[in-house]
Amino acid sequence: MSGARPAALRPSIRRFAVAVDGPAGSGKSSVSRAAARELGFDYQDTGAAYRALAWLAAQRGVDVDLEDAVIGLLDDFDYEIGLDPDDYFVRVGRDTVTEAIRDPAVSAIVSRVARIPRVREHLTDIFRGRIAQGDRPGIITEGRDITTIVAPDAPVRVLLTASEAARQARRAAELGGDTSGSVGQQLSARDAQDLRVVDFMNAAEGVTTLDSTDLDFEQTVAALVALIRGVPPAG
Ligand SMILES: Nc1ncnc2c1ncn2[C@@H]1O[C@H](COP(=O)(O)OP(=O)(O)O)[C@@H](O)[C@H]1O
Ligand SMILES: Nc1ccn([C@@H]2O[C@H](COP(=O)(O)OP(=O)(O)O)[C@@H](O)[C@H]2O)c(=O)n1
Repeated sequence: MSGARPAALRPSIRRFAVAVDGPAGSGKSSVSRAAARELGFDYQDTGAAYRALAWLAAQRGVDVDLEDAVIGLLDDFDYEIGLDPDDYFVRVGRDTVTEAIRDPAVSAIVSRVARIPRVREHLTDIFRGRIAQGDRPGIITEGRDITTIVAPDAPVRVLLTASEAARQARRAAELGGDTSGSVGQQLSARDAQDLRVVDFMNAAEGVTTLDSTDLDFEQTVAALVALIRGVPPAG
């Protein structure tokens, strides 16, 4: 017999998955996105989903400390994210919230949304779906629990770190050179809250630590790309 087999009978080919975790300001988003661009991979920002849900809670006037009320938002949480590293956007329903979810008001409440187990399960299912399906040969997914919970089987798992001083300085520069110290304080407070839920400061077994404290941006991207290229695709 010849000819292509129907899609349903074809063995599923799983694309190459890369998992990146780390604290706020370590460079997860920018470094993962640049590495994905270089490799022709998709790039998945998972923090955006937690931020988008926090944004929706604020929009609807939902108190994020009321777990059931936040869980109630999941039923019609129509979340969309661009995985193309050159076409990044975040949408909730008809609203494009790419910028709005970076607002300090969202950063201030996102950890309270992210600590709810049912929320984490729901979003984890979405993340896994995106990892499994797509036209590009691989996908880099970054967040806090990707190496441990979302994609513990990924062939490349990296913990991206940088000293607290370096992370605060980078984030402050990104936000227009704020030198008051408040950006740093907010970053540390959010990390402390997030660490109650998942450990992203210590590499789990089999996870490679990439410390970017003394590397510039290009060197960090090159180091991540080298780690990924060092592992041949399965099959
Ligand atoms: N190795 C590095 N050296 C210098 N600046 C960096 C480095 N990695 C990231 N940055 C910059 O630090 C800022 C914060 O990075 P970001 O990717 O938003 O971190 P995260 O996603 O971990 O919060 C960005 O402006 C980014 O360009
Ligand atoms: N995998 C993830 C990703 C983000 N988050 C939550 O989402 C928030 C925003 O994540 P982010 O990656 O956008 O934060 P930054 O490190 O970019 O500032 C974090 O502070 C966590 O509360 C999470 O709980 N698990």
